[in-house]
Amino acid sequence: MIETKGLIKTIGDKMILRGINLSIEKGETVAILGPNGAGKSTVLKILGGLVKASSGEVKIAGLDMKKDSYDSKRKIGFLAHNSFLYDHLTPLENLKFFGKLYGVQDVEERAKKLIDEVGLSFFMHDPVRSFSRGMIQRIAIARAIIHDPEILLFDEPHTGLDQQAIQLLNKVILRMKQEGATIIMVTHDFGQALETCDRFVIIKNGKVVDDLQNIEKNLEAITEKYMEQVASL
Ligand SMILES: Nc1ncnc2c1ncn2[C@@H]1O[C@H](COP(=O)(O)OP(=O)(O)OP(=O)(O)O)[C@@H](O)[C@H]1O
Repeated sequence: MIETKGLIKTIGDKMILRGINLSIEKGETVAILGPNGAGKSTVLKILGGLVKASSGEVKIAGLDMKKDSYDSKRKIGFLAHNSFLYDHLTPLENLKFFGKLYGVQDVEERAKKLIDEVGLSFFMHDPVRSFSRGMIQRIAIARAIIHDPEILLFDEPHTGLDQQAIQLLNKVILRMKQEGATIIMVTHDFGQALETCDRFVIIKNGKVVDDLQNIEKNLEAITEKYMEQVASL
């Protein structure tokens, strides 16, 4: 479903990614972990088409990200640090706007269903600018999945959420996982990664240094190995 070969990213004379090779199958749920500045968000942004790699290949569902940028981006839902929401619009207006961009059918009905799923029905008609950070994050989650994407890219999705919202987000992620979505999540939260992901990719200094699969079956060994990794970071 997602394939990268030799991804390199340089900015100025700084080498941020040093040859990232990843192969992710349809339906996999992958957490990308690693220390600050390792290059995790940069990998995600390249997969989402927000940033261009300096060299290397990205294939999304067999499509070349460089040549078929529009079609590959439509398959993706991206939850970034920036919510991409319009401040002066309400959650309903925002979701309808993004839904229409993606050609979503019955957009109003879908938008209302998602607003309900993220627990903000009561605030559906209030402008987003009056919202707390956690509320904005909830609507940003709904925005990221308005077009029912096959691939979800989440950059630290749990940051800024209260316990209730974290549970709600995990429920959304697990629902999408059950429906067959492929999910990649950059996170610093090992516990939250365990709740939703089956595979952990560890990135350090612009390189994949470990790729831990079948988390559930090998939980003890992987937790121990992860702790060793963290200790050495
Ligand atoms: N636009 C940019 N210009 C210059 N340097 C950048 C830019 N974007 C990222 N970097 C640098 O690239 C490195 C990797 O950044 P990235 O955000 O991918 O790391 P990360 O692993 O997601 O870190 P964190 O866990 O702190 O979010 C960092 O040293 C960062 O300062």
